[in-house]
Amino acid sequence: MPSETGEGQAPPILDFSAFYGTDSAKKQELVDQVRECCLHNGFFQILGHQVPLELQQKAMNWNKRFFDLPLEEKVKVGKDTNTWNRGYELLRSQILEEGTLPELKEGFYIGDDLPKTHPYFINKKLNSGPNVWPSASALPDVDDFKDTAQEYYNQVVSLAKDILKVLALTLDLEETWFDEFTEGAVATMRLLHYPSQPADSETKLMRGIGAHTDFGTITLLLQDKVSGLQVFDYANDSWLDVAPTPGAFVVNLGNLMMRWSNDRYISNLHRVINNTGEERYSIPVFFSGKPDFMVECLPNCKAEGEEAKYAPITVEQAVVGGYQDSYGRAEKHKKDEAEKKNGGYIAVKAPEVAVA
Ligand SMILES: O=C(O)CCC(=O)C(=O)O
Ligand SMILES: [Fe+2]
Repeated sequence: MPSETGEGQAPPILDFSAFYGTDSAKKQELVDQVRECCLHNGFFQILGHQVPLELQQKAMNWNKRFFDLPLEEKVKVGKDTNTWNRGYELLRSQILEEGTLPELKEGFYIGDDLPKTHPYFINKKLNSGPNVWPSASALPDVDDFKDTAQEYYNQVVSLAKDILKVLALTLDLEETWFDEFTEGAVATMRLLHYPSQPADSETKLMRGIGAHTDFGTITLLLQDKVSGLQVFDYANDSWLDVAPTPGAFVVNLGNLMMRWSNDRYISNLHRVINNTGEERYSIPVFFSGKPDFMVECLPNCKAEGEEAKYAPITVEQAVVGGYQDSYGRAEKHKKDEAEKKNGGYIAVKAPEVAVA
């Protein structure tokens, strides 16, 4: 284990520029570092990628500006106005960690802007359809919001594909191994706003986002300047802070990659608690993959004679299954709340599906 990933350390910051360079020793070093992280806790951070800092900052500014809109404007583009996972999600809509309070975050979901004539939309493929945007009367420069968000989305999805090339190399596969899976891939981005948590007696049960693992293949997260993200460290039974680093993406593997690698690679627990006294903003992009792609134990992920732990499954089935688990938990909470005579807080409408 390199020193940066030693016990009790937050995810190391790797220099991804080696992937684009011509120095094969440096590229191999990057591949080895990424492999180490995948085996350890599935988390690393990268600098030296090709997404311009200015675009990251513009996207983050739009994140703030969107959530600054009056609530009545945000609910006009509510996530409940469509079935393909686009638009605004109210504060306290999700519970990803059993037994905690509804989460103190609001979100806005954006994806590939597919027209209603697209086969993915027609066939109701995973989270596929047109984006929704506030009206020009609510936000006169909404076109800049659209352009910025879509450009940012495209660039991060392209970076995710490059990271998958490195992941292929970590498994001694051809760099192009994931190409078929990444072509026509579905990815979802969400703008997130975490108000600062009030310092009251319930804070120990309050979460910006409860402890969870992500459902998809890989997640690329941009943090603003305010901390709050923590990764669970099983070795020390403690939470590690992921301090925001300007320009860096936090990359983590999701449950689909863990399953695909026969549990060789880790999809790790993480959460957000924002008790900084400041508003926190972040932008995760969840890369799922081509919905119909069949995920079946990757080469080099089981020893000779070892059985694959999981049956083949499509990307869509795997990701939707993840939602359903969270949905069940939120439903249970809603039921428990309804049964509670003197609940200490107001029961909330459970989300349609919980996305992480
Ligand atoms: O906002 C963050 O820092 C983390 C968000 C996250 O884990 C998620 O949306 O799945
Ligand atoms: Fe997450």
